[in-house]
Amino acid sequence: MPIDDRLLSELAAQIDQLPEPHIVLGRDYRVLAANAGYRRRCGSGTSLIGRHCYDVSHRYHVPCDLAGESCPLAASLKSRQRERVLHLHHTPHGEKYVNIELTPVMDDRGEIVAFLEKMERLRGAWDETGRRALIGRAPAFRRMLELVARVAPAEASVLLLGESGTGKELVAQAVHEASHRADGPFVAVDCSGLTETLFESELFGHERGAFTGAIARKTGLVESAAGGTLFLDEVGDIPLGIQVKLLRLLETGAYRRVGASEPRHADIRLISATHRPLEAMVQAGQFRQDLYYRINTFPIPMPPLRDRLEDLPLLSADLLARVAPDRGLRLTADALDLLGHYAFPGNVRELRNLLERASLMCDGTQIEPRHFAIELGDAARPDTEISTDASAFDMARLQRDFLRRALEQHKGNRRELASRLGISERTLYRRLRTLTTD
Ligand SMILES: Nc1ncnc2c1ncn2[C@@H]1O[C@H](COP(=O)(O)OP(=O)(O)OP(=O)(O)O)[C@@H](O)[C@H]1O
Repeated sequence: MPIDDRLLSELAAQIDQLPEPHIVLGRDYRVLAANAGYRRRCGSGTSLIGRHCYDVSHRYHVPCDLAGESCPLAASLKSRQRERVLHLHHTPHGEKYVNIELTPVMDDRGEIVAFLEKMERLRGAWDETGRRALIGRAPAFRRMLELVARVAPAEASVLLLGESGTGKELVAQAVHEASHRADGPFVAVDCSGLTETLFESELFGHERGAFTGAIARKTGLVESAAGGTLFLDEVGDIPLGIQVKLLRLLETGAYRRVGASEPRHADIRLISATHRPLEAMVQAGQFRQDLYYRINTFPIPMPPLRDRLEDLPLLSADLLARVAPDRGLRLTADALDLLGHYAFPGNVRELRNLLERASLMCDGTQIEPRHFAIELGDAARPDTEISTDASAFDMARLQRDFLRRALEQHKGNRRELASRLGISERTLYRRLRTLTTD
């Protein structure tokens, strides 16, 4: 059933009043009207009217659901209600993640005759061209982003669950930047490795004279995060004694500085992250059940890199440009293939370190398998055969050459060198000894 002209011109007039990009879409995926905001975002000079939405936004020749994307139009036709998805769109400014919201328009008889589509750009770390961009387009990564886009504008507590190096802090920042608190502070706290007393005074602050050595009043991180977002990384490591104080803060907004009698108030949104099995810790009595429920309102699983290896080309290009900004480094097809056979237990952080080391090994602009041989030689997945010629190299010799070169280039002390190479000081000394016996 096509839409009648009167209703269409009413809808067109309605979207013209709106600042955000909007279109009216027919049931056949054709654009029937576009407002100025939409034309600015997607126009690129040519007319949009009569074109298919999937062609305008994605350059596809078939609807999104036939091209591996979720299609809100198909979903809305079926559910007869508003549907929202996260899409990666082509725009005159490059590819951008956008929130698409589709509302069905019914005629007098309740037939869906058209859809109003609203396009919303995601702010901050979502911007693919931004410096701290979240890079990725693999299905597992997009499922995660979709959850992030849904929860960001709400006030719900978010729990990011994933291995080390999967980008939990980056995602926490993205939630903050896409939230109503974006203009407020984002305060990240590493909850591991602090004693209960120290942690309490870091988190809640202390009064002068609260304990030996407290020579001045100290503002806590909770106070610094007021009006914004508090990110608790490794939340599973919070001492039990502090857990109850944190719960009180989350439930009533009240907390006490160490040594103070008066309670203070802070309005914060909480994002927590952990790589530990919190549920099992609750069973074992190591984590309070009430706090677990409170922080786990909206859990988001973070995909490990090995589940989104199709993102390696994009991620590597971005990371290489960051670790060696002026060198124009590229991975050869063989080098990418080699990385594609690796399990990345340290996820994106490990990929970054690997690329940084390879960039030191490479004198030209093309990173080849041999530039990775040292790390991947003995750590590649045991169940896969590496089909590149990396295994044909003399690993021991390469390792020694690598170390010599790193020593020549490094100006700091041995501890810094070990940390730069991602190995322990003991391993560094052991390897240095092999240099002298060479
Ligand atoms: N999707 C991504 N796009 C670009 N860079 C990423 C992405 N994910 C992670 N990184 C980079 O990988 C590194 C590790 O990320 P981050 O510190 O956010 O991980 P994490 O999960 O918080 O780690 P940990 O649990 O060890 O604290 C950072 O340098 C970050 O910029």
